[in-house]
Amino acid sequence: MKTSAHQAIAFIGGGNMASAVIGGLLRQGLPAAQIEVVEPFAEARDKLKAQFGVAAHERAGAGLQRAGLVVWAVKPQTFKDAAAQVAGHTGQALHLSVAAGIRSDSIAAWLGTQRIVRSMPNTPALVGKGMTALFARPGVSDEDKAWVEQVIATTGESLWVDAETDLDAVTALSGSGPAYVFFFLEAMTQAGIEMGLSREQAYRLATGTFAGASELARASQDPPEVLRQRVTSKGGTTYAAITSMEQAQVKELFIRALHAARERAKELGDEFGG
Ligand SMILES: NC(=O)C1=CN([C@@H]2O[C@H](COP(=O)(O)OP(=O)(O)OC[C@H]3O[C@@H](n4cnc5c(N)ncnc54)[C@H](OP(=O)(O)O)[C@@H]3O)[C@@H](O)[C@H]2O)C=CC1
Ligand SMILES: O=C(O)[C@@H]1CCC=N1
Repeated sequence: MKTSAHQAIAFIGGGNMASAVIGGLLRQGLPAAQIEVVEPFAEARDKLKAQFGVAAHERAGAGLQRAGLVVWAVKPQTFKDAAAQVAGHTGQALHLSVAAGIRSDSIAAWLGTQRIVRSMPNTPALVGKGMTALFARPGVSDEDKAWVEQVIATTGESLWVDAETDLDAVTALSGSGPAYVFFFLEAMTQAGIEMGLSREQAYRLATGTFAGASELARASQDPPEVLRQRVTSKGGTTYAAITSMEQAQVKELFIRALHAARERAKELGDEFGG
């Protein structure tokens, strides 16, 4: 991790995603003094100071000049306004956006630089198990790309996409994805309770099953349908459950839901990227 004074890292927006990345950086040994945050919400600033010991300012100031990397972790709806406030305060920094939908053309126009990497992380970054996709605007150097990889590695895994439009699909799949998993966890836990288990028992069984099945899928050479078939004994319980889901077209509905998420990512870019 680069730690020289001119390579400090600034975060614009100090909410959920900023906290996930800041937590990862500190765990990897970046000194808190190398990080500063611009966050207008006083309660969020207090939380950042208490949790991480980083400096948090209400608005952009001269301190941002020393940041080699500026991480944009504001909502898509507020990115343009935040850019207008911050643009004049950053030096020749590399910019990393985590915002859904907002295209690098818009960011380049707002900030007057081409040195931009867009990313789509997810909240498991909070526990170092994030999955992030990255897109570099043409002209971003290999050194800058390596730096971004190093920063994101503190929160989990990453991969690069060649087409910026792919980030909308990534947003629908892995950016929003933890919410789908939590949705299934809610359903499995509720079913367990309805069938007589305690909430604690049901939740522990459900979360352990997700974690174990994901590990198994990653360790296996076989595709998920084969792994599923191995669970599905002929005439058994899994068959009864999967048949019920197939009759209700759960898979088709689920796929449709992800398409809706991707459409929304595109809309966010159109609506708030102007
Ligand atoms: N949450 C998730 O799972 C993921 C989120 N993202 C993306 O990350 C970005 C941030 O999301 P998330 O962290 O969840 O959102 P949060 O609302 O938790 O954080 C955004 C923060 O930015 C602050 N803010 C608003 N205006 C400004 C400004 N002008 N300057 C500086 N800070 C400002 C907000 O303050 P206030 O509340 O006062 O407005 C808020 O605290 C979004 O663009 C989202 O698309 C990407 C992947 C996953
Ligand atoms: O729901 C959203 O818009 C953001 C982007 C991906 C996850 N959360």
